[in-house]
Amino acid sequence: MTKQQLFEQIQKKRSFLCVGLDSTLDKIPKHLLKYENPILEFNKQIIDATKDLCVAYKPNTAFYECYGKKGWETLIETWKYIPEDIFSIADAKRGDIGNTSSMYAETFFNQQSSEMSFDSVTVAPYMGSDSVTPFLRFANKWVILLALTSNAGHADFQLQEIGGEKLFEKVLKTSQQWATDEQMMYVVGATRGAAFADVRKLAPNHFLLVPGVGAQGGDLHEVCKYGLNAQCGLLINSSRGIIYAGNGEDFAEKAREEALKLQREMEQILVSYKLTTDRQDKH
Ligand SMILES: O=C(O)c1cc(=O)[nH]c(=O)n1[C@@H]1O[C@H](COP(=O)(O)O)[C@@H](O)[C@H]1O
Repeated sequence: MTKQQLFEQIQKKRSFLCVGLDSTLDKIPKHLLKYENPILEFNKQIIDATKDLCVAYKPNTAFYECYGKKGWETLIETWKYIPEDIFSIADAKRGDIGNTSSMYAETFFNQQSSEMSFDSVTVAPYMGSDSVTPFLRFANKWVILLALTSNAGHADFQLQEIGGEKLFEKVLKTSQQWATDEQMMYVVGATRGAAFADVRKLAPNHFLLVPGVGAQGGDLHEVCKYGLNAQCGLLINSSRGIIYAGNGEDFAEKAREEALKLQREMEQILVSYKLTTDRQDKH
């Protein structure tokens, strides 16, 4: 999916919501445990209930890898179930020496060998250019590079100054020599608030993947105030806040309600920033 196509989806759906599929056996509703593959059933029902309200899905691979062979199969089947016009993110946070990164890229992008072809993968920048560029060899695929993360430990390295600039600023600057904003996005945590202004000084046109709304307490309006750009430029992720909104037979409806709350807020924001037109037929 191109940047323009992603923006068109945002305008069409009046949403820049990404639903995180961080599904685990101990958190999904008990009545699903009778299914042959409970997590796949859960994911399918969540996708069915939210697909008109979001523009991206982000399974975090940790939640699948932990179940071994069956987990990997669930990841593949979940990817297959994500509608083609919805941006898919393999949240794997990979990055290694070049030949190993190439194999990671094959894993998430080459459907012929791995049975999956996500639109994007999250990558850690720490090992530098040759750990990231192998992911960029695939046409129409995206690298989502960690810049300023949502967790408390972000300060340990990302805020440290080297030669007068913070490490995350260096990541934003240097990585722009590897790829354009048509192939690279950055992760910036929703909990970083006003720091979005600093990010936008260095990366005004890039899309930012923004996790941390919902369970981690990030503020959507604060993020938008500093982070929106002319093509929206934000994918706001919520995982637990949506998928575990309910725990009974009606879990998918509850998930939809939470997604709808966010979509409505996003619609208002898009209209007020003139990124889409107002309309009469509200949900
Ligand atoms: O790359 C990510 O998606 C990510 C980066 C970050 O800085 N913080 C962060 O929470 N994430 C991921 O985003 C999701 C957040 O989940 P919730 O807190 O349940 O909404 C998890 O899959 C995290 O691994």
